[in-house]
Amino acid sequence: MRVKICGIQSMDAAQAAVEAGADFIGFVFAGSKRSITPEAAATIVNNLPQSVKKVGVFVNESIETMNTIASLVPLDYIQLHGEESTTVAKQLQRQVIKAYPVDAQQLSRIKTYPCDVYLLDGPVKERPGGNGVTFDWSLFNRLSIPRDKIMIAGGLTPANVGEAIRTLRPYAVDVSSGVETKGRKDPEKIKQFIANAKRKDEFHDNLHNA
Ligand SMILES: O=C(O)c1ccccc1N[C@@H]1O[C@H](COP(=O)(O)O)[C@@H](O)[C@H]1O
Repeated sequence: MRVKICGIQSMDAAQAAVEAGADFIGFVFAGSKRSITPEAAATIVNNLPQSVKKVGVFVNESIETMNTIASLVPLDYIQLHGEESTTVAKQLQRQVIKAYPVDAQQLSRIKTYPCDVYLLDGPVKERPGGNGVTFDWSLFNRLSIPRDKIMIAGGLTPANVGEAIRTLRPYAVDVSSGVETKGRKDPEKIKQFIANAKRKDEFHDNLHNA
């Protein structure tokens, strides 16, 4: 199972995630208590292995700004967490993760999009993302997007990530607030989250041996 740890703001948090086995590290370049400057993100990225994919999170940002920051940091993926059109996605110079809030009333908004990964997040609250709110997992089966490209987010924690994986069988899982203590990334929670997500349990063994 691939894991993304999002909202990284310090070298310590990035290193804790990498040492615990994170596959993706996310930086928020949008109005948020977790936002980071492109320069600070670049300093962190400079000290990380290339094998860990770097993701920039944007909300309704201009194409030019996203491509500029992607080159500067540099980023592997651009995560679109607003209402970006397909035209925007097609002009980005990186792989694209498109985030959708999963809401029973607006399921039809989640449709085929020119992206490499679909990120299913909790419903929008006061912020477009990073609210620590799970979506109704039972809605998952009503979606007609490619299963092998789905990353699950929204209110995941070390305690519920195993159940999310067994229930939804996604390509990857993503977390921000669930690995924080008092608003800061917590190395112990990061370690627990990744261990639980990657644990070879009965479900994974059965899947592997099928
Ligand atoms: O984390 C933020 O502050 C944020 C701000 C703007 C857009 C997205 C943001 N975070 C993303 O939200 C999801 C879920 O986070 P959580 O685990 O429920 O806290 C995750 O993809 C973050 O990348």
